[in-house]
Amino acid sequence: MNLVPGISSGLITLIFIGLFWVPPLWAQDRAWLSPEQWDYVASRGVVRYCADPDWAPFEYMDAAGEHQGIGADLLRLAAERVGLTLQLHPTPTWEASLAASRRGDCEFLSLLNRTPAREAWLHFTEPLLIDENVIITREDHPYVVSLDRFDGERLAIPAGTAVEEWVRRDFPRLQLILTQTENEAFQLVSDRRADMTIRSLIVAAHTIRKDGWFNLRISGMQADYVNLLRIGVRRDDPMLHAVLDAGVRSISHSEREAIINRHVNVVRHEVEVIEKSIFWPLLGVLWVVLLTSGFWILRQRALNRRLSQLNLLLEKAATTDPLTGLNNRARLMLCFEEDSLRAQRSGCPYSLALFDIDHFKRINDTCGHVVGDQVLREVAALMARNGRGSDRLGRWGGEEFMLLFHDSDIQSAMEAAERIRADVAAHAFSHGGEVTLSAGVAQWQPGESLVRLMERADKALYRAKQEGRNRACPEQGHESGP
Ligand SMILES: Nc1nc2c(ncn2[C@@H]2O[C@H](COP(=O)(O)OP(=O)(O)OP(=O)(O)O)[C@@H](O)[C@H]2O)c(=O)[nH]1
Repeated sequence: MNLVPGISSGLITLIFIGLFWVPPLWAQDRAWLSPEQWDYVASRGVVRYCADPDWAPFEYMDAAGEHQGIGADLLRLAAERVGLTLQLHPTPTWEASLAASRRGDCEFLSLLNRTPAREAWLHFTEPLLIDENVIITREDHPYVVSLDRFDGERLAIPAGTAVEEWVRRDFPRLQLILTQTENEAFQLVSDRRADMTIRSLIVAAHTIRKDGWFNLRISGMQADYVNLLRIGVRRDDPMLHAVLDAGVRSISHSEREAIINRHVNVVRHEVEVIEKSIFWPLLGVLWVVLLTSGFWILRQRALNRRLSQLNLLLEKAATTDPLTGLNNRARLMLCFEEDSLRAQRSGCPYSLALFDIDHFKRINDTCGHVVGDQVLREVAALMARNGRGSDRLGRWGGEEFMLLFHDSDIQSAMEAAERIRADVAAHAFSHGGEVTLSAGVAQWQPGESLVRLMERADKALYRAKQEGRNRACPEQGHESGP
């Protein structure tokens, strides 16, 4: 065999791979923005923005006046992806930041919830950060599956927050104790003057560790109470909004998690350093003091064990539905963000199915909530055994489940939904009764948000209910499907 032709054909192969492999990688980076948007970025000078100077660990100003925190790091990453140069317009308070944004002193606000009042002058990006609100109790309190079950329990909560509004609306039977600060709410629960509080998962993790509330724990979460924190861009610059939105969409789920973990874990190391500095001087004194230091070591170990448990619990609580063990709503939202970005790049179809248990209220009313919970767990297990490994399954809330299908158009998503429906209908449930599901299926359109996609799936689900339940219906325009 001739060696030279072998080498030259190898070289040709390498050049071929180089030509066809490198450009797509380069093109991928550029793909965040359209050519028109890149031109805008190139001609755009420094962009001024305002932030909350005192909202750790989300965002805050450090001693040097630098913008720090989870939101600050996510914003820097988004801006870097789309080539924007940012400059903080410093303000003393959050109210001052809002006022500066209204006046036009800064072009956007870095991290805030969307509200109708703010929409008057701001245009919001997709969420930069999604954070659940969790229920915090003392360690000896049982896990909380739903606040529905409580009558007269004392809930401590900072006054004027969105959560206060939601709880007043949804759980009027709870007894509210309003506090001035986050810490006061934790103190009341710790001292048994309140039974529970509801706070943001990330702020709770930060505060519990920083201030050492080691007799408190996260006992559950309220599925609908989610903070969707976004960038708010002044409405007079729509191109800046589009560019920042592309930057936000470019951040993957794992990049977000890494940034969150970096900030929540910093506090843990500080605790260890402080405890060690107390421990070593104690070694040099009398035996009584040695005993004391022994006690300190044991206490230190117990605290660290508790911190590790808390870490694990937080990680699980952030992504899992406590009743069924499936992905929770926040996790499904992040999965959608990541999957739709991938589908946008690959051009592969992507679909969603919403499932709802038929007449579930009757099961609760006739057999009780414990049986109702068991039915939810059995349905979840049946759905999990039918899904493909690449699909994302979760509990959206109540008796509603969601499945996100990779590389699937509406026909194949309908087939999968129908398979699950038939499996559930044929299953012998442990309570002895019949359980059926209705489903609505819709195919994602490039650029579409989860809210829009769900609207179409929800309409199809409504049709499935109207047409007699125990069936899967495709979105409008695909009725003649499989
Ligand atoms: N056991 C239990 N019940 C729940 C849970 N979450 C929501 N529910 C109940 O689910 C029921 C939902 O009832 P509806 O929305 O009226 O719907 P449905 O009875 O399924 O009727 P259709 O959807 O029209 O077929 C309510 O009674 C809720 O209290 C839960 O975690 N456990």
